[in-house]
Amino acid sequence: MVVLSVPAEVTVILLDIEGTTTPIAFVKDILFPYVKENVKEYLQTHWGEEECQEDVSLLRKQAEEDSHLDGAVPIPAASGNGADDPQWMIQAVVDNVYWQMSLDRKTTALKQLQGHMWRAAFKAGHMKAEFFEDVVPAVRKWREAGMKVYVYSSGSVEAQKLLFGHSTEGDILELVDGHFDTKIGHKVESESYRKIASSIGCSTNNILFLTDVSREASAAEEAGVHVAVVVRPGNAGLTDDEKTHFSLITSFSELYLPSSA
Ligand SMILES: CSCCC(=O)C(=O)COP(=O)(O)O
Ligand SMILES: [Mg+2]
Repeated sequence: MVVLSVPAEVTVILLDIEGTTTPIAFVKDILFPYVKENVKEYLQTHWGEEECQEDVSLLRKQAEEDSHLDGAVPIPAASGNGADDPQWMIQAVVDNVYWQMSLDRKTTALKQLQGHMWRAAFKAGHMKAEFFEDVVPAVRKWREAGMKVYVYSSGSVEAQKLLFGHSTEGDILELVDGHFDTKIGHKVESESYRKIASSIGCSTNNILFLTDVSREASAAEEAGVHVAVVVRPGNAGLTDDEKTHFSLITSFSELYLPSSA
């Protein structure tokens, strides 16, 4: 078995979700289709609720920022006099969500709505999050060795907690010391990793970030974070340069913590 030694200065392990702890297929074949199939009905049912209107406002703001992009779908502003046809407005939001999802965009607005939609499905027991079998045993071992374990995903913090709280391994939320999402910044921007370190109260070189996406790994590395790229079944391939440049692991069990020897 390949073994990757974790540098002694590392005290925090920061985990990506999709393609790292969890199969991409779970996200692409279960989570995302659930949103596409149910978004219209969800908006029709919850339209009058404050949370839903906040989600729509955020999506509208994002749509304004996206207006210069090819194929962008606008969400008209509400007139405020109650004369708007909700069905017309709902269809604009649905079309915008479909457009964003067709590009796998990671905007906070889209992720917030998705998280709110998944909540009902997880809480009703209709969905359970999948984790690779090496994840839970390894995380337990790291924590026993004194490591802190955080999650950084484009999925909203609320959605992350749903996944860890309703998984095929049971409720494993207690294994995570904290969560970060795109509210702290995008995963391909190195400043996000500096902010995460400062929020945790450590230096960037105290963190080891595990991700499947080389652009995220590069951004973290630029901030001084240690990285390993996780190669899982179904993940996008890496270029030869990426394979040479990054430390690669195919299972969390390949990480060796000197402190746990
Ligand atoms: C709570 S994760 C849901 C999956 C998701 O929406 C997503 O965008 C995954 O992104 P990641 O940063 O975990 O690769
Ligand atoms: Mg990922």
